[in-house]
Amino acid sequence: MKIIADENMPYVDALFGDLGEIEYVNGRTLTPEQVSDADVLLVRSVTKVNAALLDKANKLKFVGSATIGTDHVEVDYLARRGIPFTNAPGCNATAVGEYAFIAMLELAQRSGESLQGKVVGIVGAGNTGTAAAKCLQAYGLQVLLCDPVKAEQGDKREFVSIDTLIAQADIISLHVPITKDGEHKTWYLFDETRLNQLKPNTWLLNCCRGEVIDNRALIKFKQQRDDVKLVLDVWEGEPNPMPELVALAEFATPHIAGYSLEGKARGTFMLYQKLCAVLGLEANKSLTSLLPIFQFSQISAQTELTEAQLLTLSRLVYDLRDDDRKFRGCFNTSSGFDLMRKQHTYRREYNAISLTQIQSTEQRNGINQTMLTALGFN
Ligand SMILES: NC(=O)c1ccc[n+]([C@@H]2O[C@H](COP(=O)([O-])OP(=O)(O)OC[C@H]3O[C@@H](n4cnc5c(N)ncnc54)[C@H](O)[C@@H]3O)[C@@H](O)[C@H]2O)c1
Ligand SMILES: O=C(O)[C@H](O)[C@H](O)COP(=O)(O)O
Repeated sequence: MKIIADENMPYVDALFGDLGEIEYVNGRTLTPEQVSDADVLLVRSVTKVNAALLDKANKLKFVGSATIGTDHVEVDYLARRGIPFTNAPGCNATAVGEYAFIAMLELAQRSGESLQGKVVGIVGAGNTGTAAAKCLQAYGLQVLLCDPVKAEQGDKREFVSIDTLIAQADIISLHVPITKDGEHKTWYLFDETRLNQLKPNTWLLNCCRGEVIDNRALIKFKQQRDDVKLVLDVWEGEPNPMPELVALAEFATPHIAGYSLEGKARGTFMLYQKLCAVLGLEANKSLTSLLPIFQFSQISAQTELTEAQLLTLSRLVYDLRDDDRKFRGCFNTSSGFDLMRKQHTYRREYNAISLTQIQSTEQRNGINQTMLTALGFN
């Protein structure tokens, strides 16, 4: 069996090595010829999976995308051809949630404010939005959720309209899929009009898809509104973001909000499980055995923590400042954006750290073990 896999998908050898011969490819430049004799195709978000790519792939039995988003895949085409397809919903939700939370801690420290007391609006309350809300609520913040689709589907959580969210939130974090049609389409959800409605000093984070914000309108807006702070992980025109916009963002990264080792491993593992099911095989490999040991896996804290100390702890699993610095140095070079993504193999999730021995001898109203466990630490 011939398995074609994106070279940036980790753990493919360990999980798929027994199932067939693996050929690694550059997902962004994949051609119809390269996939013409494939039995299995494993992609990431940079590969357009459509008739143009697959019409000659007559042996194809399975397509998997180790992503939550499916905007790069023509699922109707695969269904018409009877080719089983799976994506990996939820695989990187914790990573995106923690990215958003850590970015907020970083912004708070950089602007000399406390994150405590802020109201955070989450647009899109699916896997990643809910994961972000979980961290924020664990930290005691008020969270407003906007998700008209979930509301219509009968989700029992409390939702607000996008207008209410914009009017009330100090921080807005975007977690919607990119959709171009329908009542709730998200293409340019934040256009010039919406941007102009942002409250003074709003922090705006985009960890979903670049085109959810009109990037040109955002440049114009931000040039007049220095009070607004931006954290941008996704961009219109990837892998070539607009340099003016990178310069205007407080933190800028190359679409790696979901790139914890745990998130990547979960994504590949979900495809492995699904392919085994399609082939009628037992999926007998284990996910945890894939992950390397983390050098800070055991930490003792002697007192409750301050917000600054929580940020120090968070930087052990993910130092956003490093990625921001690296990104500014490389995004404008040929392949810089993609190379940084390819080499991104160092980030962990909170649950890689076991925190022990928080001994509160006095009540300090700081960050205690209960809060840290709710945030995701072991
Ligand atoms: N930056 C990254 O590394 C990264 C990682 C994971 C996901 N993503 C992107 O983030 C998107 C969201 O991921 P997810 O796992 O949370 O997906 P999800 O499908 O679980 O959740 C998306 C939510 O958005 C809601 N929604 C749709 N249209 C909306 C609208 N107009 N207003 C408000 N809510 C709306 C949906 O009802 C759904 O609940 C993905 O589609 C993907 O494009 C990016
Ligand atoms: O949709 C997703 O799951 C994310 O955008 C994903 O993390 C993108 O990463 P890629 O597939 O491009 O490696």
